[in-house]
Amino acid sequence: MSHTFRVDLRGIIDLLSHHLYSSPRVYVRELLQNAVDAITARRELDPACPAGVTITCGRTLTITDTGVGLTEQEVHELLSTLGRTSKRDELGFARDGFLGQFGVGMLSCFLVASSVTVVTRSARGGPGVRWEADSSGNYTVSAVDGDVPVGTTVVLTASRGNEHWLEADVVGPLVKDYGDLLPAAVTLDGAVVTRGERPWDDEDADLSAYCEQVMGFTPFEAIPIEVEAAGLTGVAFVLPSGVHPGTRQTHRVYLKRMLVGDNVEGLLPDWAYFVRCVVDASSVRPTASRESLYQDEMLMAVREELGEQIRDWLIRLDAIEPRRAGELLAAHHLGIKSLARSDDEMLRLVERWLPFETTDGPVPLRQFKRKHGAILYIPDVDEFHQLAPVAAAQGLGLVNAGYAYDLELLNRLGALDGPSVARRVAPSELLAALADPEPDVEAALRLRLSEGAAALDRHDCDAVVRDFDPVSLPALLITNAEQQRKLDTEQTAEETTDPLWAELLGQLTAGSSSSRAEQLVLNCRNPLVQRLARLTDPALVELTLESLYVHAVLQARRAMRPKDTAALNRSFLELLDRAVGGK
Ligand SMILES: Nc1ncnc2c1ncn2[C@@H]1O[C@H](COP(=O)(O)OP(=O)(O)OP(=O)(O)O)[C@@H](O)[C@H]1O
Repeated sequence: MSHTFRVDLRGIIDLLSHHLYSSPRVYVRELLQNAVDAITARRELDPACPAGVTITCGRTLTITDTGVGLTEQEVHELLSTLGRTSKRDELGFARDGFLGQFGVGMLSCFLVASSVTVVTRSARGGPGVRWEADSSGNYTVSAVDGDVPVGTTVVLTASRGNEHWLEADVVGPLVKDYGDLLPAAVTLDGAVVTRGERPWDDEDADLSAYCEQVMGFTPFEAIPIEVEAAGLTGVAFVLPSGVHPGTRQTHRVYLKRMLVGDNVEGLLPDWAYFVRCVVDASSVRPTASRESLYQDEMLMAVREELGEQIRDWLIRLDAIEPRRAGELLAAHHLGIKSLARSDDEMLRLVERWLPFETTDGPVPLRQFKRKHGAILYIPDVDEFHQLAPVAAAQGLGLVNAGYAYDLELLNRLGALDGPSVARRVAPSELLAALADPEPDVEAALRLRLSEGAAALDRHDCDAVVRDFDPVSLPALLITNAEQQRKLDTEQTAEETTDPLWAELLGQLTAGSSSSRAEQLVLNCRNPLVQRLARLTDPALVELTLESLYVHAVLQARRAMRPKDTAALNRSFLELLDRAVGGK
């Protein structure tokens, strides 16, 4: 014996309201959608038919359309059967030009209404029909006496506690939001509230003002965008000032001119976090709630294509209005830097316009290169800040490559233009920029250095004597990155128990010079260092050298290792002890 499923309408309404839709307000969208679809269907029969949707609010909400209407049989078949729709073809595919497709939209009326009445007359002929339904799933159908115009009127009576959803001050903004671009004029309580066309279709439209209206900011630029495969057109609005790259990048998306949402994500590549789009598409897929988009292949293709279009615009802007391109880069440098990591044209733009922190202050790399011949950089912010004043005083130009993406960009520049154009500064270059000391001071210091050698040996550090500004700085710590790497490898080789691996590491470190991982550069101009040269107590020499070393580590803001902390404690307490007359 066969049976037919029965449906508990209340259960389904509960499912929709609590698990599918984010808010009952979607009922407005579904009613508008049905009205516009009905007009589209009537146009197929009569292209010159009237196209209007009229809403009145109050204790009940009434929405009337001049659409195709329904016959009595269609009322049973389409309105009263869950999942039945006139908007799919015989094969079950969504019909082009129609917004609805699932046959459940009407149900959303019960999110706010206790009863729904439909009065309709079909454009295909027949008398007017009245359908009255309540939220428990009962409905009646009756003929309407008298003259009923072709089209449909839906009347909602609010359920208890939902009266506000039918009031004009709630419905008005919702109609404007969802239906602004719909191709039929929507009138609410006597006034047309929708614009009826996409602003970007009108060449003379003031898109800046439109952006201000719907997005709440005046854009730096409004870029027309289009992806044919997705039937997508729209505008990309560039934010006027910097936003945090982690800010959620959301867009206003319409699907067949009905709003999907103003918080839709995933339309642009991550680097374009400073752009907000308003688009209308016909072939991207909404999720079941119609409040966001499926992250499918089509959306990925759209994202890539829109990214290309924004990037091309930027390159064009640089060619036509270079100053504006500079302003834009300054405002949104992180996104553009991130793009430049894999895009050479963008890299050139960055090179030309983006100020980097340098010993000459903030200047673009190209300008820096023109002055210094090469871009010598330091890939660590703290190390740069320690060395910059010294380098600047000796006329050596350095670039801080310690911020996000900088190192990658400079490496890429080095790979494109050659290492002589952009490379990490070598310790020897830094030392070469510092003047040689007076021979007699140097000789005296050398003596002290040999007396106190143990202090620096403990830290695997060499001492060098130079003469440099600023005078107030007694010593400078230079890290030999390559040597540091070799030492790490050697240590791993010592610790490894795998002979094959140890041999391989041994080969890697073979032939390395004996120089150490760090160099302490003593400044002969500094009065403390000059007094060190005259010390006669070897224990005090050792203590002073270790103290200078720890001070230089702190100055460089290099991470403290356990033996550095131990040295800091030891030298501090010993100096204190001497200061209070212990020795
Ligand atoms: N205003 C109207 N004029 C004419 N027919 C209508 C109207 N409203 C609803 N219908 C008919 O009722 C059917 C069911 O409507 P419903 O809103 O439940 O689903 P849908 O619009 O087909 O799809 P979706 O669930 O995606 O909204 C529609 O397919 C349409 O044939």
